[in-house]
Formats: sequence, C-alpha cells, structure tokens
Amino acid sequence: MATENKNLSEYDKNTIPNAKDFRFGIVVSEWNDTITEGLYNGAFDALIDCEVPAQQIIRWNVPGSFELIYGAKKMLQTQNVDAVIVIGCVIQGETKHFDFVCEGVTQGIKDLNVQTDIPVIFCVLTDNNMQQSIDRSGGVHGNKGTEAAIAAIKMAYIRQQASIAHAYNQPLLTSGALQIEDSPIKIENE
Ligand SMILES: Nc1c(NC[C@H](O)[C@H](O)[C@H](O)CO)[nH]c(=O)[nH]c1=O
Ligand SMILES: CC(=O)[C@@H](O)COP(=O)(O)O
Repeated sequence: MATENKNLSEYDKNTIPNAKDFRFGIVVSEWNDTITEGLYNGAFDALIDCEVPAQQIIRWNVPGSFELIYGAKKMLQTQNVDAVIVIGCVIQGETKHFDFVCEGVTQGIKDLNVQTDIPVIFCVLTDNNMQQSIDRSGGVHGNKGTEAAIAAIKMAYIRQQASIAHAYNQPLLTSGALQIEDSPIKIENE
C-alpha cells in the first residue's frame, strides 16, 4: 500500500503496549529542518500521547541524514534507551548524490539493527520534491514521525518481551502476534 492510501498519523492505542517505562532516543538531521522539525514534533507528540514521560525522551541533532548513522551509534553506545528513532529528509537534487545518501543511510541504519540489540527506527523521508516531504510531515498524508514513534514503542516492547522469554528459557509465542498485556508474552508450545 502506498503512503497515499494511508494516513501516517493514524494509530489505535489499543494495539500499543504500555510505554511508560521505556526511554527513547531521537536523532534529528538539520538538513531540510522545516521538515525534520515537523517529523520530530509528530514523533514526540505521539510518545507523549502514549504516556512516555518527556524526561525519558533524549534528542540529539546531526548535520545531515548521512550523519544519522554515527549519531544513532553513539546514542546506542552512551545512552540508556530502549529504542532510537532517526529522523531525516532527503530530497532529490540535480545529481546522483540523493541516491548515495539514501542508500548509505538505509544500509547504515539496517546495519545498526543487525549489529546491536536496540531497535533503530527509520524515519527518513526520501522524496522527489519538497511537496512530498510536506505532505508526509504533518500534511495530507499525515506524519511519518508519528508512525515512527509507534513503531519504536512496539519494537521496544518486543525487545523487552523477548528478553523475558529468553530469561525463562522459553520460546516466544509461535503465532507472532504482539501480545498487549502487562505480563510477559504467553508462551505456547509448538
Ligand atoms: N542533500 C541532502 C543531504 N545531504 C547532506 C548529507 O546528508 C551529509 O550531511 C553530507 O554529505 C556530509 O556528510 N542531507 C539530507 O539530510 N537531506 C538532503 O536532501
Ligand atoms: C540529496 C542531496 O544531497 C541533494 O539534495 C543535493 O543536491 P544536488 O544533487 O543538486 O547537489
């Protein structure tokens, strides 16, 4: 489904785990800052709406989207967070630089998710023009920052529950469904 067929800001709080105890890092690119500020506001407001205390949200700025990789890496290494959201806006220019920045950031953030234990959520717009970015940072298509915040909560929960299941030496729920309960994920036998 393309973004044009869904609103990025819509979420059902009944499907979102308790996030009160989670800590979130948000790394924000300063390139296209009118857009990235809108994305940050969407993410921050969604976390607050899901009852994450403001003091449990850490923000760092970096120059551009390519620096999101290093910024997220240092955030993971030095801060006690349960998930990191990286926020950027890359807009096609005259040259192929767009392709290299987008590919580099995508691969770098993927690598962090593979190499570390903390989920890193990819909130980087890769648009053909400014209007597309406006539309996805609080415009007609909603706010990708909101979507990223909800994803961050859900992934922090999965990490937490997987750790609990591992501690009990039990397999995770085979259904793959996300259990929205305060207690650990129900453990089913195969
Ligand atoms: N053109 C955009 C950039 N370019 C800058 C790079 O991200 C990077 O900061 C530079 O190459 C130095 O390493 N960054 C964006 O975030 N958005 C763009 O549209
Ligand atoms: C994504 C970019 O780096 C790009 O916006 C820079 O513009 P240009 O390709 O015209 O140098």
